[in-house]
Amino acid sequence: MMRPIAVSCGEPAGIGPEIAAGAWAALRDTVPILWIGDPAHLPEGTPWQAVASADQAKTAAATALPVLAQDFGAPRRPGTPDPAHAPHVIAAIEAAVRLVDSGDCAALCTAPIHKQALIDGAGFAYPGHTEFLAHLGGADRAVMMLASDALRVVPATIHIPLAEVPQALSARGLTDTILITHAALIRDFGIPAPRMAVAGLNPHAGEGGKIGREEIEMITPVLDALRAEGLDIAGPLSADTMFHGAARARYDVAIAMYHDQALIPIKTLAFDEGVNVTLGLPFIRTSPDHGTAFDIAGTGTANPASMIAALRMAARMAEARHGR
Ligand SMILES: NC(=O)C1=CN([C@@H]2O[C@H](COP(=O)(O)OP(=O)(O)OC[C@H]3O[C@@H](n4cnc5c(N)ncnc54)[C@H](O)[C@@H]3O)[C@@H](O)[C@H]2O)C=CC1
Ligand SMILES: NCC(=O)COP(=O)(O)O
Repeated sequence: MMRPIAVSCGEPAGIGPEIAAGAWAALRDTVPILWIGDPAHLPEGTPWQAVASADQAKTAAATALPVLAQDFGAPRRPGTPDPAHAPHVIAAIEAAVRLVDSGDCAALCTAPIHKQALIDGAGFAYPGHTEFLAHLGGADRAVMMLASDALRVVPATIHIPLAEVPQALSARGLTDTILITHAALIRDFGIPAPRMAVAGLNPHAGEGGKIGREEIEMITPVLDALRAEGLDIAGPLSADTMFHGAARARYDVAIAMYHDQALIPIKTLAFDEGVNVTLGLPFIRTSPDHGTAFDIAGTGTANPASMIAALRMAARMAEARHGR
């Protein structure tokens, strides 16, 4: 059996512990996982086993959720984050990264964090996992991709205020985002000649400069330069008409200019099975596409499907890269 996937617990007040337990039950015979967190936060009745190493997790996984136990010092209160948990949530991510860095685990899959809870509780200095993992992995730039059978999307800017998007977009940043995405589609998704589609920033991709000039001044020159290097890229396209079925059939990935332009279409089409993948890291990282879902935490109704899809995708990527 393959090496385990390290799973960081995420925000204990959210649905992370529940979807990890659900995913373990669904995948116990196919994808071993090693959950890093406080076992007291797991749903009551979850069969779990403390393990000291990834090797032990491989053998334990068939009968119990293997846990690298951390004492968070306080119980979980579903829906209400405890500031005292915040440093432990961050430490769990760091521990998971050490396990993939060392090669003991094949990949990392993160359960959702609550950004505000980590900022308030621990002064977390990153907008999300993506940037934190880039820091831990020593990557200059990490790229967020949300992937499903229906659609793959990449936002060129991520967690910044909408008003800052035009200034944050740059030729260098967009070029890097496209090149990192292109390389990942070949390496991790088995697409030898990726077809890429790039959205404009403005309505109607700027309408020839009448509704904004970013397309003319920055996006089109970047795409032209990359086409000259042989990349198959369409755009800049009107974002409102590039996500219907016939349009999606023409590309393997859509690059969007900002978070919601990318994530609204995929969460509308594939909320239950969408996977968040970080590209450009020295290790494999996936995550469910959803967040902490405080409104349903502790009710037993959280759907583990996206977590299961994230673990399956991490396993497939690990097999493609390392053969196990
Ligand atoms: N990878 C990560 O760490 C992510 C973290 N977040 C964080 O999550 C927090 C909450 O974000 P929201 O925008 O409220 O999105 P959310 O995804 O947590 O919740 C949106 C709605 O979807 C439902 N939902 C989400 N996952 C579900 C599941 N597995 N089964 C059943 N229903 C589910 C929730 O109950 C809620 O009604 C924020 O702090 C955000 O930053 C959001 C996305 C990803
Ligand atoms: N909206 C996606 C999201 O919040 C995931 O961010 P990250 O924690 O994976 O960087």
